[in-house]
Amino acid sequence: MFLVDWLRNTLDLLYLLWEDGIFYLGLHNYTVVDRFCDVLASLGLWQEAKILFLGLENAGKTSLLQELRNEFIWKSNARHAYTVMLPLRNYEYHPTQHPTSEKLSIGKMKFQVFDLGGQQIVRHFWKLYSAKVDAIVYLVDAYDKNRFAESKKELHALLSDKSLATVPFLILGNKADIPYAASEKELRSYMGLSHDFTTGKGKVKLANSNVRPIEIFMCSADDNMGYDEGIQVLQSTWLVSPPAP
Ligand SMILES: Nc1nc2c(ncn2[C@@H]2O[C@H](COP(=O)(O)OP(=O)(O)OP(=O)(O)O)[C@@H](O)[C@H]2O)c(=O)[nH]1
Ligand SMILES: [Mg+2]
Repeated sequence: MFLVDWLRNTLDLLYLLWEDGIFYLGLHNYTVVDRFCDVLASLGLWQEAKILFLGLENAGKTSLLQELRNEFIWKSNARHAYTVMLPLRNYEYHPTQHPTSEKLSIGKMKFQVFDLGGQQIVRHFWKLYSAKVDAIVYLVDAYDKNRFAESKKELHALLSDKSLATVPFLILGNKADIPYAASEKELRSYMGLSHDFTTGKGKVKLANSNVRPIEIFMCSADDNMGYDEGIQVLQSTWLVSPPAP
């Protein structure tokens, strides 16, 4: 019986996925999704949160969402830990031309995510979709230093938008896997996000305060890493209990 369970569980861990002309051989775990949810939970977002994924083109929004989606699809059956995604062919960059949205749910948490595309020509969608938004995940390509100024300009325009004044921001320095990508310290400096500007990675209690959470983490959608630092702290200090059903 033990052997049967062990075999079933092990087979559950492996999957082969064909998407956008790419074969993925996957070994699942809960890390990225769980951490993502932890971050969102730490921002006080529990039910049907509307989340925009924004940032310049090529920052990795669609890649990160794909990573999350794959795990969500799978997770309905899964009981295990550790994810390794092995794309059998490199993912080619296809700019997002039209806004896409989908509902993802996990445990008690449901959210609707919007991938709006980052090319100049589609950035007007950002404003159109920002009504009643619960959080913004803003991605920056940490390797593309030539574009930090432009990314900073767009980010600060969003941060100073009065209609988004209370909306939490999760800023992700993506592509941290590439050698010579900016470190968190460099990114903070380039993006004008001093420690005073962000909200302390859990060291400052924000629950029931009127302070809008703004946090920055380094991550890699490709390597399935990031979010680690500070998450535990965030959870223990920021966590807002989900409303009673
Ligand atoms: N090395 C590395 N490459 C990445 C990472 N995330 C995304 N990429 C690559 O960056 C390119 C752009 O990724 P996308 O996810 O399409 O970028 P996007 O932000 O959706 O771009 P737009 O749709 O134009 O706004 C692709 O070639 C990805 O494979 C990462 O974490 N590390
Ligand atoms: Mg895209």
